[in-house]
Amino acid sequence: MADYQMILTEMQGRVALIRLNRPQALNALCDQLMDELGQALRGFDADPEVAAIVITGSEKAFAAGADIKEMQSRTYPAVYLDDFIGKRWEAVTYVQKPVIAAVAGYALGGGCELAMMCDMIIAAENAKFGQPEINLGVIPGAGGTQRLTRAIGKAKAMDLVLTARMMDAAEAERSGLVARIVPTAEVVAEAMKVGEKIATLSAPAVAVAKEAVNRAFETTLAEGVKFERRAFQALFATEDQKEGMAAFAEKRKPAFSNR
Ligand SMILES: CC(C)(O)CC(=O)SCCNC(=O)CCNC(=O)[C@H](O)C(C)(C)COP(=O)(O)OP(=O)(O)OC[C@H]1O[C@@H](n2cnc3c(N)ncnc32)[C@H](O)[C@@H]1OP(=O)(O)O
Repeated sequence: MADYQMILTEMQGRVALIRLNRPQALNALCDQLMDELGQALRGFDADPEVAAIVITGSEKAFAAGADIKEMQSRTYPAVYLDDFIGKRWEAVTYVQKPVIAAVAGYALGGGCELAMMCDMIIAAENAKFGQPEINLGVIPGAGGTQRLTRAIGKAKAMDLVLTARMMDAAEAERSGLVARIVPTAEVVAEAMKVGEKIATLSAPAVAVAKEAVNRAFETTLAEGVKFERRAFQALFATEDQKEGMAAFAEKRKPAFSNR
């Protein structure tokens, strides 16, 4: 176990910033880093002062994938019994608050998969996305074949997964993988700005909105629309719905209480 923190965290207003901090290995996602990330995510999710979370890496690499050197000698029984990739990696998918990936440089293999587990990807102009696991004699193991295909469609997902080709930021935006592209030096600031905007809104409405959009990936259209309608109706039980609509009618800014 390395004797330094592999993630750094800070708060800016009500937005938590998590920076992957293993630059010498291009933020390769080893067990220690993923454990620290999971712990930070659970802490921020439970903290009522936090409205949104941003995950970023360095200018050169968001993350160059799972740590190949750490996993290369693992055996089938070990990875099976440890459910390797499963529990340790999925922490971000259990977070109720919005999680934004601010991606500069390489987001490869598990790095791309981690970004795709987030709710939104903001890409720097120098970002490069790919699932090059085929070069290593394996396939993506943290949702890459599934989330990438849902995000960019079968044709491009097959192209990336079968050939290990990388996609630049412009292609990733055209393909629907990323929400916005910004100059590389501004990617974290832009993601923090998105988080700050979210922090001004009603926390229950934000959480329900995130859940409803994510439901689109898990269910049929009919079930998803029914879920959305019930969730929409349920928000009429919040004080924030009364405040938001009163503020509109009275031509003033809403003051949400998150209740
Ligand atoms: C999660 C799963 C299940 O889906 C599995 C995976 O994620 S498997 C990993 C998929 N990712 C890759 O295959 C990418 C591997 N990295 C590269 O191809 C290159 O490093 C690069 C193209 C991203 C950058 O190349 P370059 O600029 O030439 O830098 P390097 O000298 O190659 O790297 C610097 C330093 O970082 C170490 N490194 C990079 N990636 C990893 C990694 N995934 N695991 C472990 N270590 C990594 C690299 O070995 C270098 O360290 P030193 O050898 O110099 O100590």
